[in-house]
Amino acid sequence: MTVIEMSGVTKEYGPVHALDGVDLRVERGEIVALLGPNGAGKTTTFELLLALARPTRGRVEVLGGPPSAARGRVGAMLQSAGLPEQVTVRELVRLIGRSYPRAVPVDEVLERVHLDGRAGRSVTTLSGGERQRLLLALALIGEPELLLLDEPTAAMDVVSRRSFWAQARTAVGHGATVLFATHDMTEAETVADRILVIARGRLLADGTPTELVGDDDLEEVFLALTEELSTAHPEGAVR
Ligand SMILES: Nc1ncnc2c1ncn2[C@@H]1O[C@H](COP(=O)(O)OP(=O)(O)OP(=O)(O)O)[C@@H](O)[C@H]1O
Repeated sequence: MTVIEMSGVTKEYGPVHALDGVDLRVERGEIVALLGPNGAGKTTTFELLLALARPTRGRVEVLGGPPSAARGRVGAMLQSAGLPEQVTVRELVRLIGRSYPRAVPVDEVLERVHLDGRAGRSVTTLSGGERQRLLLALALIGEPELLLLDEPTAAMDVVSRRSFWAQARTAVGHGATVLFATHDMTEAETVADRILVIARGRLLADGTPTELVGDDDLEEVFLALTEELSTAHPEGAVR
């Protein structure tokens, strides 16, 4: 089953083409990395998939229909996510869980992200990595069929990063599909079944880590692809 389908998608903000004719598909159960430099269009892709923005042109489908109809079946961690103060971890997870028809029990979701020992703590006292795991718990609480993670491990050390992906994999074991954005080549290569390289709003490559890298190094492949685009289109995504 196709979980994400984008065809001919362009998103313009005035003269800026945040996305420029993007075609992509993600199938059920895949873990897909979206790799791209700053301003490539990664966050814009998530915003379109979450119905937080509409494409200027083209078609976006999530779980077989318009993104707005899929909202309750999608869990997300966005870079812009803020957390309220004055609440405990347990209170916040319980509160968000109430908006889903089939929420995972609070203690179970906290255990899944290894925050069971922090349930009674105020969210303001969490470390950067714990905060990210709390955001993952909030993304998982509705037992989503699709997880959209925008640079979810940006603030994490190696140990937290590994444990984070172990949790995300458990979620996939429950049937979910994952699309995540990252700047980290090693993370893309080790975590993802498939890597999409995006720059200046265009999809430059789509393949398994082995298909993309071969005997080369992913960083070299990535730099070659993005430099090729800069040479071909020095004006960038601004028209
Ligand atoms: N609301 C907006 N108004 C105007 N321009 C925007 C808006 N949102 C995004 N853009 C522009 O669209 C382009 C793509 O931005 P986007 O945030 O999708 O990139 P990104 O790949 O997520 O970057 P980063 O890795 O830095 O987070 C950038 O040039 C950005 O400045």
